[in-house]
Amino acid sequence: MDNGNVTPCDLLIVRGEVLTLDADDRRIRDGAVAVSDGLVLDVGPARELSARYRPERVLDAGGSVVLPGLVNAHTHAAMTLFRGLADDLPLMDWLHNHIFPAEEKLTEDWVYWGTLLACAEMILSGTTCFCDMYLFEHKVAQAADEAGMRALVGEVLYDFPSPHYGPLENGLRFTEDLIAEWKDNPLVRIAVEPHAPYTCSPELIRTCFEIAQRHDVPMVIHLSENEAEVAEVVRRYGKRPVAHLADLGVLNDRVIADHCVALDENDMDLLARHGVHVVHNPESNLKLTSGIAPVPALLERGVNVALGTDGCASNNNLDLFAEMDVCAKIHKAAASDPTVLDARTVLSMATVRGARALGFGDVLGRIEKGAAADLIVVDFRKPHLTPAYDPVSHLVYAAKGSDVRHSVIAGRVVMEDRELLTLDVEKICAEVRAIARKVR
Ligand SMILES: CSC[C@H]1O[C@@H](n2cnc3c(O)ncnc32)[C@H](O)[C@@H]1O
Ligand SMILES: [Zn+2]
Repeated sequence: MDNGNVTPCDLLIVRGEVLTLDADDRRIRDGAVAVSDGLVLDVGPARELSARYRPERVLDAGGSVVLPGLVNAHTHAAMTLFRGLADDLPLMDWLHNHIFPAEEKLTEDWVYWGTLLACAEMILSGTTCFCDMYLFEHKVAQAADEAGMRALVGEVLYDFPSPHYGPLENGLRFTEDLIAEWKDNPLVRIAVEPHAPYTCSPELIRTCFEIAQRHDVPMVIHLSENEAEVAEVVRRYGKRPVAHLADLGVLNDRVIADHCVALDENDMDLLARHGVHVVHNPESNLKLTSGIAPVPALLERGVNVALGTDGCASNNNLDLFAEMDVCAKIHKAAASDPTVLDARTVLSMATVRGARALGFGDVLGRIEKGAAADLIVVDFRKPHLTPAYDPVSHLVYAAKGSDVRHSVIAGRVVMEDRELLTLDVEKICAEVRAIARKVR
């Protein structure tokens, strides 16, 4: 407190309707959030906080809703480069005959520009934190850091030589070097990321898990994405993919399993028993006709299910608002039950559950004193958001990414009135267009 009982702060977001999404789940009309040193200092009625704090900067949120930033818990950011390159194909055809050949040309420069483009698209649509798996991940880490985004990133590891690091031993060494290099970064963290049980030997998956345990970092893996994967893993190992990993001893609460579409009852029990986090990617699963993940059954068992877009080549965007809408609706249709996956549950998948999966659960996903100041402001002064009885309903069923007005990550304003403050979007688009000419 200074002399006049007024406390200085870095930022005050005022006049918005604040959804705290914390244990109290408060909805503060004409609310405010005070931010200092990257953290939420206070949240409450705007009149009280305006009297209590002297901010260096004010963000107006009039007519808007303030909520925790969205978490894209599974993507391949640089695949923005391949958006629309190969559509309307099943997973294995898409991957082996179109995406893998295009990726043979990948360079670190391409990954850098493709990831910057993804960061621009994510910030513009309300995502403040993402989990990435791809190649040349040092450039993904660099791009996320430059964009001012929070991220968990990791180099993809598989049995065959990679277009980035060549033989696998180099990839394992590269991952450990990345972990050391980014250890003290406040925004970017590193994970160990074996691609999938059908591209990684049991020895490789065990080695990845051992590295993740030793460095106390997450392990990310594609798991049971479709029935073809299950059949292949059963053919090779005599077990379904989840049971295969359980028998390898590599399932626990540091594991983030992407997709988990083709699951039986035993698979779901195993995921729940071992505390594995599941990331659901409904749009990608629909587009590649992988199927519909049994999300309601996983949630019933207490599994933490987060939401992701997957890469842009199988979605084809990074807009989590669109993903929430599809997520809420497909499960109602699949269950013939409109009460399944209500809007609040789906919003939690895109916020606090995503944060928990990525290991940021202690600081992200809610607006309360001491939480990280990762916040978005969504403009409700739009015809398609009028009237607004319930903001959570609109966020899931009516809002679009383009309704996001401001974005703050770790207390830094990265977008104000839809202007990106950390990225030169014209230059990024020009660079990506030039790369696309070579992809073709
Ligand atoms: C993800 S980096 C490694 C490798 O995986 C490919 N990939 C992209 N999307 C998927 C998916 O949905 N399932 C499996 N593999 C995928 C990507 O193109 C990279 O080559
Ligand atoms: Zn994926």
